[in-house]
Amino acid sequence: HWGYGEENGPDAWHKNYPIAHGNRQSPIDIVPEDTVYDASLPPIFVSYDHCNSINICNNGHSVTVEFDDTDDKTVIRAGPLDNAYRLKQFHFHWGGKGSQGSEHTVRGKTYASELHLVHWNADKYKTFGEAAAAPDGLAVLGVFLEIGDEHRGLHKITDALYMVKFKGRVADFKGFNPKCLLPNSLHFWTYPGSLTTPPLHESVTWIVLKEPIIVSEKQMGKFRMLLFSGEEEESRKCMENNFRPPQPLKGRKVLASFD
Ligand SMILES: COc1cc(C[n+]2ccc3cc(OS(N)(=O)=O)ccc3c2)cc(OC)c1OC
Ligand SMILES: [Zn+2]
Repeated sequence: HWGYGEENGPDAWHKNYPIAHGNRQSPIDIVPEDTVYDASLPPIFVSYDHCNSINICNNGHSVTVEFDDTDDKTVIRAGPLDNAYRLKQFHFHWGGKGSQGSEHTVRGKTYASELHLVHWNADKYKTFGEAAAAPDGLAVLGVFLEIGDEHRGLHKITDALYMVKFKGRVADFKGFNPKCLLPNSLHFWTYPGSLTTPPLHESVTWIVLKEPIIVSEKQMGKFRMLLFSGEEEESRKCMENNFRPPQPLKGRKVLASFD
């Protein structure tokens, strides 16, 4: 099964998922001076007010918080999007001790972690799975996490991680609103890309926020107490470095919402 180890890591994914060598793979290295400022790009509109998280889960690759996506309560719209995209889940990618960890990089700079808020085009498709296979099916909002002071909003998440230490664990996690995880500025870069884990579908409109949020090393350390492995497995591997490195741009244009 795919993972982030020597044998089953990102360089091996193409064997079972040949699209890994496709023309719109993610993540990418964002080079600000090569991006195109598009003054006609409206700001993104995040309406997470009637937000209701359901549970928190360790799926063996990351820790995800799932949402009830049965109606248009929690959506993002505008920006590069032609429809309202419904929040399905969010999750994180992070590194080992204070090193790399983000998936997207900015002129080669890596951040300690990257938050992905995964949304699907419920105006055009009936289910997440159907949307995940369509070129305009998904929109993922990426937020960089930088080490500094502790982040008050992140506490609720890091305090719940002990409940999902092992792969396959799910725990109730109601009433969390991810709006508190967004930075002050919604200035973004956007480009056509893919899921960054198998099945690597090329169905994602990426919206990467320029401004990182600041979290403490102590908070990041709690993510590293999670395990890739299940409770019954004898090999206990800390969940860390669960990021895919940048992929070839292959002629894609990256638009900037700010000058
Ligand atoms: C709920 O149904 C699905 C869940 C999932 C779970 N899933 C798998 C991989 C993912 C990779 C993601 O990549 S990322 N890191 O770019 O955000 C985001 C959400 C994901 C969600 C995948 C599916 O098909 C692709 C599903 O439809 C059958
Ligand atoms: Zn992700």
